[in-house]
Amino acid sequence: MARLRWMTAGESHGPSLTAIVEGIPAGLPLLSEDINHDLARRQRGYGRGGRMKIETDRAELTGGVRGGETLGGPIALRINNSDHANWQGRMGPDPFPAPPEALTRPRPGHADLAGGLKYDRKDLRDILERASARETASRVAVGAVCRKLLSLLGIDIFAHVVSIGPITATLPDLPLPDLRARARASDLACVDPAAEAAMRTAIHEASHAGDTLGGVFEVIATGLPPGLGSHVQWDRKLDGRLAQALMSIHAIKGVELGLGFTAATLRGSQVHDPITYDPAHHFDRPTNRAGGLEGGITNGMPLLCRAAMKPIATLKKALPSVDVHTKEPFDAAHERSDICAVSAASVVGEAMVAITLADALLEKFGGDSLGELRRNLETYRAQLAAY
Ligand SMILES: Cc1cc2nc3c(=O)[nH]c(=O)nc-3n(C[C@H](O)[C@H](O)[C@H](O)COP(=O)(O)O)c2cc1C
Ligand SMILES: C=C(O[C@@H]1CC(C(=O)O)=C[C@@H](OP(=O)(O)O)[C@H]1O)C(=O)O
Repeated sequence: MARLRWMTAGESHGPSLTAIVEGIPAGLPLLSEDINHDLARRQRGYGRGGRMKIETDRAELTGGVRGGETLGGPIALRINNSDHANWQGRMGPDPFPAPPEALTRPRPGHADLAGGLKYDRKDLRDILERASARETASRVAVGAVCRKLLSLLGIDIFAHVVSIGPITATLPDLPLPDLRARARASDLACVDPAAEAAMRTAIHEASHAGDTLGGVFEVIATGLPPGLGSHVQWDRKLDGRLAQALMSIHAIKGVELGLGFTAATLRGSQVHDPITYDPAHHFDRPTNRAGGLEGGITNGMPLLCRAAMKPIATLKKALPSVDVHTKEPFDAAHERSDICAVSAASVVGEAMVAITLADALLEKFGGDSLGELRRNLETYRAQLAAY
């Protein structure tokens, strides 16, 4: 049973984005700065389009927080769309003074045509406004609240970009804090400087060719107790919940946990993690090929999730498409667009993992206040130590 409920609303060029999250215990210290830091990281990345120069995303907490601490009720927040000022007469809830020009040329790979058919909208802007990944700013804000809760319980999450197009980074053998510092210092959230340089070149070349690029990012979570999620019912399995959370991010087309697809190419002895025991470290694993999950339950090892993002759908050198009004072939409409947004998506991935883990943690340990949650977790840790 999900303990955390959350929802977002708002269009890409509407006045603002809104998010509500319910289930965060009372007494969590929370400032809008805790959220703004992650919002700024989501805006970074070589290959992003002109929109990111217009926006400076900041969260305004409008409910559920008093004097810098959560109250236990729903937390509401708002993020302004600065670009809305440039869309007067074309966006917003009130009737328009004059009908705006309809967008009738669907872009292959975006939600335009599928959404237009489903919702019976002839101006495809009615679809793309909500389909836009602008919505991921709200997710990152909700994720930042969850991340704050998790961090106070010793759980840490970070993401890095593994590949852009054909360029793959090598993960240096460094402790996690050093990897995080490298990812944070990199404009592409990449921990391998040589690969990052090649990624920039690949993005630059794709842009010049009127094309776009995707890639893969990895999210790592440490400090998780064993026992989050459950094997007993399909919708309680944490692997399934993480996959859904990551797959729901715009343009994500594949999710791997641990070895993922590679596991299918190897023998069992090369895939499964031996179990060891010593009184000091208790149960341990010399390897973590399962990525911290067995049976849909965390096993105490770091969680390793990867997500594959397809190339951006809006191409300068547009693919063939058909005008939904005239039914004539047209080159798909090109508006301003990102060329590559994998590093931004990696920040969204962190948020989705944080939300899923906070939900699983609250489900297991409950608690209406941070103190109660903490006590419940400590009691459980004592139970594990005595096992
Ligand atoms: C951070 C981020 C930025 C994105 N920027 C763009 C963009 O500028 N142009 C575009 O066509 N698609 C962009 N996308 C992808 C589209 O939102 C996505 O392809 C579209 O909503 C259709 O959904 P689907 O690809 O999951 O089927 C972006 C995705 C993410 C995660
Ligand atoms: C606005 C954001 O991303 C947008 C996602 C997006 C899409 O089609 O998904 C299209 C672009 O929007 P615009 O047409 O306004 O340039 C991106 O900029 C954002 O990430 O905050």
